[in-house]
Amino acid sequence: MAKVEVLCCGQVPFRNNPKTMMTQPSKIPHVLSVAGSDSGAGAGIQADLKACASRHVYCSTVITAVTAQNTVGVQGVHILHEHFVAQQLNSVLSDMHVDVVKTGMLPSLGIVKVLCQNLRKFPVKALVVDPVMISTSGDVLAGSSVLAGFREELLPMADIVTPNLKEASVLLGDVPLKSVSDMRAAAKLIHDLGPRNVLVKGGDLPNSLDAIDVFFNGEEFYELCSSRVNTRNTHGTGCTLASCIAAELAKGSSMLSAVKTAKQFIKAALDYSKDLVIGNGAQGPFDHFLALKNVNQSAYRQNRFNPDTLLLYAVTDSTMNRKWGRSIAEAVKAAVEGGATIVQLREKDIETRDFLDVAKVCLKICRSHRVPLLINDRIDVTLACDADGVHIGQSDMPASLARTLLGPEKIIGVSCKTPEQAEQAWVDGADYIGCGGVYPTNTKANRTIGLDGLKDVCQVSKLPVVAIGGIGLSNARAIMEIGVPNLKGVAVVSALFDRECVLTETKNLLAVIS
Ligand SMILES: Cc1ncc(COP(=O)(O)OP(=O)(O)O)c(N)n1
Ligand SMILES: Cc1ncsc1CCOP(=O)(O)O
Repeated sequence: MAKVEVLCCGQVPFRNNPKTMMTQPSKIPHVLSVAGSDSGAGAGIQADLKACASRHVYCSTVITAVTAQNTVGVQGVHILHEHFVAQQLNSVLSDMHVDVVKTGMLPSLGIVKVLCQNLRKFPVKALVVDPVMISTSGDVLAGSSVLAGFREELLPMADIVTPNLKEASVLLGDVPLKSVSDMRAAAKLIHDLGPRNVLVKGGDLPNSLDAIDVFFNGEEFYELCSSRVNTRNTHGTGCTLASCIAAELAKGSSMLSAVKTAKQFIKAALDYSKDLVIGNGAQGPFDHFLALKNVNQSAYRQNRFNPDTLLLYAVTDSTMNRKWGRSIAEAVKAAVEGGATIVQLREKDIETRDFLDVAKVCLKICRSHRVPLLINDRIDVTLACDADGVHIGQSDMPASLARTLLGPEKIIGVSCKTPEQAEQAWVDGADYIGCGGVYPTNTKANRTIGLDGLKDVCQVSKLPVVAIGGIGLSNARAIMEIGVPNLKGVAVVSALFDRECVLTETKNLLAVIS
């Protein structure tokens, strides 16, 4: 198929426009959503806000109706007066620089008309029309009088219109749409009504394993396929898709690439959210930020980091475990069963893919014992497997940057030898300090600081401290008894993993320090 690049309204994208960049260096892409409120927050204005936020685009809102709605259906609709909709439009458009307007529920002809008037008065880069007429639960959200307004005024102004099968059928006077070739014919007929581009969404197409959408730009057809996600959580996909297209256009994408990105985003969000349970009805919302599931899976992480978990910190070493003929996962399992209170995967000679696979397995083991699992050095692996946190050293990524990348929930530990480094770790947003090497060790070439150095760091540190380096059964108690309250435990490698029985060694060490 021939490649098309349609720039919305024929303008140069902001990203590539030096003039815009020079005069408005901090301008952020802006979508105005003109739509109804969904109290269940799966669709409508709420979905639009979340979609734009997750695409890093600012979203202002003009509310056309307030619906009482949940996962069961629509229990009530309160349509706002067109004058008040006009007032909201004027407030936003007269003050803010809006790049793209996206429309959703437009429940009266009067509202369609005031919208078109304002779009003529305040031209924008692109208009995305999601012709919301029937909710996913089957409730009618815009009557037949609105249809005339769509056909005669709004669609001719639109850069893209995104009907699903039912909406496309209604727009064309109830023609049946049962196949991809029907969708192509519908896209062409809707294009004849005036919009520059048409996306007919085939999510409801019967007997289709894939979700096939037909995109038509007036010249060429594109069939955009993605595998169907088997989930009840599809409420709000139409609003989200249209908002996502609007967001990408606001950033400067071409129409086709905005549509493709939006479709990929929906697929990823549906995949991610397929097992979410929100509400008791037939159709649930999905998670635009791809974050809720992790909160559910690791309920204990909802509490902030607990420094007491530093008591017996097991730090892995695959060379040692290989020597004793066991896998990293077997070693971790034995350590947590023996009573390790926190685990760090410290794997220096492993391919990224293998590291990720091992981390996932170890995460399951640790989660089943409610023991946090941290990754040594690798922010990417931490994020990719959603581990509980990372441990970094003085020559790794700065802790402040790690915090920015990992967000507020992940645990960050930083290696420190001096009070100054400890102070900096606190400023940078670390959760604990790994202090050492306290004693000489064969595990790592490392300058030792002794008990005095450990005390110096603990005394100034505002963060909890775990001691590391040359610690084992013979000296662990002495370390725990140095008499500084923020020394919370010992971190050990060889004392657990360079031994025949990890479980027994862990139990014995725990008994000594508890
Ligand atoms: C708990 C804990 N403390 C210190 C270290 C050492 O980390 P780092 O300085 O990054 O050195 P490497 O572990 O990367 O060799 C640690 N891993 N854990
Ligand atoms: C990673 C690290 N950082 C300072 S010392 C050390 C190694 C600790 O290993 P061991 O517990 O075997 O002495």
